[in-house]
Amino acid sequence: MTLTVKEASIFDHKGNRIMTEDREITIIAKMEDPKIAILGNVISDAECDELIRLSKNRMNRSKIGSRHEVSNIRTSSSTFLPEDDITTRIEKRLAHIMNVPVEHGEGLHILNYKQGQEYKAHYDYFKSKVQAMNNPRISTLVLYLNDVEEGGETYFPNMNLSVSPQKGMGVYFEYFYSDPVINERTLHGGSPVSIGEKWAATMWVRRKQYR
Ligand SMILES: O=C(O)CCC(=O)C(=O)O
Ligand SMILES: [Fe+2]
Repeated sequence: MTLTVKEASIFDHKGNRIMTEDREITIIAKMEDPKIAILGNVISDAECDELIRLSKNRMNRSKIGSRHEVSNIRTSSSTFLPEDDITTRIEKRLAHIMNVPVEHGEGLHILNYKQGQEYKAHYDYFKSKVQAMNNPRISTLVLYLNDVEEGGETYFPNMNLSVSPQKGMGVYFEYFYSDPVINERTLHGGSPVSIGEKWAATMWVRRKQYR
């Protein structure tokens, strides 16, 4: 008999719903190894619009890696939003969904992809041993702030999975498995937007306090 030991997950929700302090989130789909969950009703239309409005004049060409380089891997523009009422409220809600203290989150990172822009397949966890040892990233929640006419899916090439952006929905995944092969399945990207534009917000979470 083979014994399969289930690895720990921090996404600890049963049933179809997650009740947070101020909103009821729906679990639309879920898979294991790695844990990936598609979530509905994460934020309201008004919150989406407000996050976009707050970001519009702050967007800069996205960078990658610890040396913050401009690269064709990631052609979007982005910004980290400062703390205010709305970001604090949403970060608190996301921390509840992700089952981590809010101080472990890196803050709301807003992304904008114009037509043709993309984020090629990548891992969210750190490659550098030092960073990975000190305070690794363990999970991600990508929120969609608008409906994209065509393209802009979040895709997981090793899982043959692709999530279409829809305003207010999100995709959660985690990657602190002891088996590196499972972590590598979280390879993902944002496919090029073919018609329209895409607004998204990413929350990356660390193992230990970050802020
Ligand atoms: O835009 C997307 O769908 C994915 C974004 C992403 O992978 C990230 O922000 O780390
Ligand atoms: Fe990512």
